[in-house]
Amino acid sequence: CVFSVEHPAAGYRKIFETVEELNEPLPTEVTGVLPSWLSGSLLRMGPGLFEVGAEPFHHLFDGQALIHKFDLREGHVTYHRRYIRSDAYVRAMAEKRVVITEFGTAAYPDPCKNIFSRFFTYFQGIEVTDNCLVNIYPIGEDFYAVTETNFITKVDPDSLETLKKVDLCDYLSVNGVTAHPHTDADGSVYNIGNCFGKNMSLAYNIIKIPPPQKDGSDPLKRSEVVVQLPSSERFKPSYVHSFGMTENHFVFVEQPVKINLLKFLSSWSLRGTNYMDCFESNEYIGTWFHVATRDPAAYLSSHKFRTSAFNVFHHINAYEDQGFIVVDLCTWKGSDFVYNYLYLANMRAEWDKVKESAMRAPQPEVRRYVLPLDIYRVEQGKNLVSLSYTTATAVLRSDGTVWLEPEVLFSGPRQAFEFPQINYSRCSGKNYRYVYGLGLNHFIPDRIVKLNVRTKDTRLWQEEDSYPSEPLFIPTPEKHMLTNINMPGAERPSFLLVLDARQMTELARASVNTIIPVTLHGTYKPR
Ligand SMILES: CCC[C@@H](CCO)COc1cccc([C@H](O)CCN)c1
Ligand SMILES: [Fe+2]
Repeated sequence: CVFSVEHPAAGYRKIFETVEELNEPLPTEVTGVLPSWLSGSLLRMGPGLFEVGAEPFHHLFDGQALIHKFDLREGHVTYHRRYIRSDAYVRAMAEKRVVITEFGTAAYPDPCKNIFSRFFTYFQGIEVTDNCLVNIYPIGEDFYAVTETNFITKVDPDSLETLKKVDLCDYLSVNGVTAHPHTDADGSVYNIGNCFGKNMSLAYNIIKIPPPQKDGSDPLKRSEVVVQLPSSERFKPSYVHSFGMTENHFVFVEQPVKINLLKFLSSWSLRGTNYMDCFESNEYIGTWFHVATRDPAAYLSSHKFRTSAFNVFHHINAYEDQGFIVVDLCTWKGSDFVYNYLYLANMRAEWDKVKESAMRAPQPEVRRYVLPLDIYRVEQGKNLVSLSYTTATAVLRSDGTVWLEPEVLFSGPRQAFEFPQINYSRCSGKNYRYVYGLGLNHFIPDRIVKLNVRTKDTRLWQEEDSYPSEPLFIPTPEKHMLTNINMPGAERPSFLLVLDARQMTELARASVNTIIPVTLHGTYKPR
């Protein structure tokens, strides 16, 4: 199917504009047949406030966190949204300026202070942001809105009220954790985060938050670091966005986009420094794969997997088969940081500029890597992968490292298959067949794609001047549903789209008379 749809009218600009929160849920107009048994809440996070007074936010990940909820019940749908009352938001509203430095926007010292106290604010550690615009997920009975720092925010999934700011440093030695945890069948939540440690013991810590206990105690109180993975560069750990987990292993892909700790941990330079200023690309190191066993949790230091440089944000799935770990990823070729192309000015540019910018960016590709677990007693130079159904290779080299080459599952020029979602409860960590994704056309979300990872067949849902969000898969007894929010251009309101996940055909849509700004990730809470 041809992808290169054009967007000359630049309708996508509308999803990067500030909106107001709602005081109570809006009704929606449902067309088509919404199955009566589809009952629950679609919860999603994204930026909603793109400037404070005259001070604009510059990056896609700076806008103040807005939580969205589509409530589905007996064929009816309502839509609600509220700003999260994070410290970043509350203090910005109180002072009518950007108070907390965000991912790509530095806050400036309080202009009301005198020159000396302003000068010294540059020498205090920066206040880490709690702007939880990235995802929302359950930990036990509680729901948390998150970014990737050490602050996570407990929210009420019905009223969308902000309940409590939680500092993970009170429970774990991590500087932050990803917005993409894994949840086990027993309800345990696993995650990975940078640990800049005391004696600069630089590493990546994999943490486990155990399932809730009958005594109702907070699972966070019983959380622990289960295994530590070494950083390939002593003072420059990689940026980590997600990781893989199979039945018996953790998989961490260490990308060549590094955090310069001397910049990040110092009191930030005199000029207003933000998080984006602390990243740098290592052009020589390539990409390393690390594997650890889960139980007992132990790092496999002898398994040194190497391959050429790519950015990776979203793991699709990983599973074990005949002594191999199969790892499916959404990659972007090269070591140039993809987030450099996600400034709001780029996302709001007119279409020709958007295309020009994407020409220079790393190219997206869905890839399958296969990691042999048994790398002993084999001769060097021979492909160790003996799985019949993949062309991915792994070759032991004279220095003891294993060089990986992928099988490409999907590739299109500046057409990314991103924000991948699977039937998680059924397929995560297991051999699977389908993955659903958001199609980025020169970074602009303009289609939903279903990919069969075994045949590489794709099915598409696309509509003119419609800008979808990440599709979420809803496993249900009768049918497998796929729901996502579409934000078409201003001339038509936004709508929730309910697709039949088999045929990718529309079952129903619930339209609402307001624009819904871009959302990043979310979760479905069955009733
Ligand atoms: C120098 C990078 C530090 C790491 C945290 C430490 O492990 C990332 O920090 C942020 C800070 C603000 C917003 C974000 C967003 O979550 C990004 C996009 N998902 C990440
Ligand atoms: Fe993500």
